[in-house]
Amino acid sequence: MRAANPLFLLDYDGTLAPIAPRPEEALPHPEALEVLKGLMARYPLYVITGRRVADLARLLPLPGLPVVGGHGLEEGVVGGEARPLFPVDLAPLRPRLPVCPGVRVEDKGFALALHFREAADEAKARACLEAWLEAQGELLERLGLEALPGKMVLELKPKGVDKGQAALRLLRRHPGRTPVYVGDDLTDEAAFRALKGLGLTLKVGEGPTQAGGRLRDVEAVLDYLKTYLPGP
Ligand SMILES: O=P(O)(O)OC[C@H]1O[C@H](O[C@H]2O[C@H](CO)[C@@H](O)[C@H](O)[C@H]2O)[C@H](O)[C@@H](O)[C@@H]1O
Repeated sequence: MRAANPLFLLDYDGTLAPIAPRPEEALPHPEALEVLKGLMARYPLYVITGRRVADLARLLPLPGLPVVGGHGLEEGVVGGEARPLFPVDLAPLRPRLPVCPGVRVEDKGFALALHFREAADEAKARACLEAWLEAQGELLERLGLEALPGKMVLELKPKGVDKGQAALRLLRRHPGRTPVYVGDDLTDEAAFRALKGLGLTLKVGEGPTQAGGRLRDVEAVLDYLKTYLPGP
């Protein structure tokens, strides 16, 4: 499956970089930088990630690479400033963060990611987080926050902002282009749903999905993207 006039919308973790135990260890596939450079020179391309734009500047040091961060909460380019798109105040929540065994908090400023990949007992960590969510329900509601599940993570972020909305916003910016959205996580499902009938959507890895097609792993993502580049 190839689009004739593509607009690339690519997730980062699990798509351009294999999943790693800790967020800071998730380095891009060795071919990712070259492939992205080649695509950027020919087509519009955005990385749509749950991470901060600033994180991507470290992981994908390609000046001018457009990035939508925080599942749609901010936008920027590598080497430039990130522009927040939705106001959020997490300050009242910070003194009440969960204390659960094996849970690590990633504070992104506009969202909090509660990671439990390193928990010795996953079920216990999940139960502890669920109980905490229940206890903080009123505060989360007052702050306009919701919990978004991802791979071994629960993210607290402003309600109603998702990658589907972000993908449609970008598509409007590039009329006549066919979106090619590639992602691996639950958080990419909003984009798969939003782009139904509008372009190509590819899920990386196993699991139920609303995407139209599937790629086995990060290696297969790079092989697929290379089909849009001139041969060696
Ligand atoms: O939208 P993405 O680019 O897929 O980002 C989603 C989240 O990715 C990061 O967490 C995930 O990847 C980590 C590294 O492989 C892994 O350790 C963790 O279990 C995953 O949930 C990142 O830390 C989050 O901020 C992103 O929202």
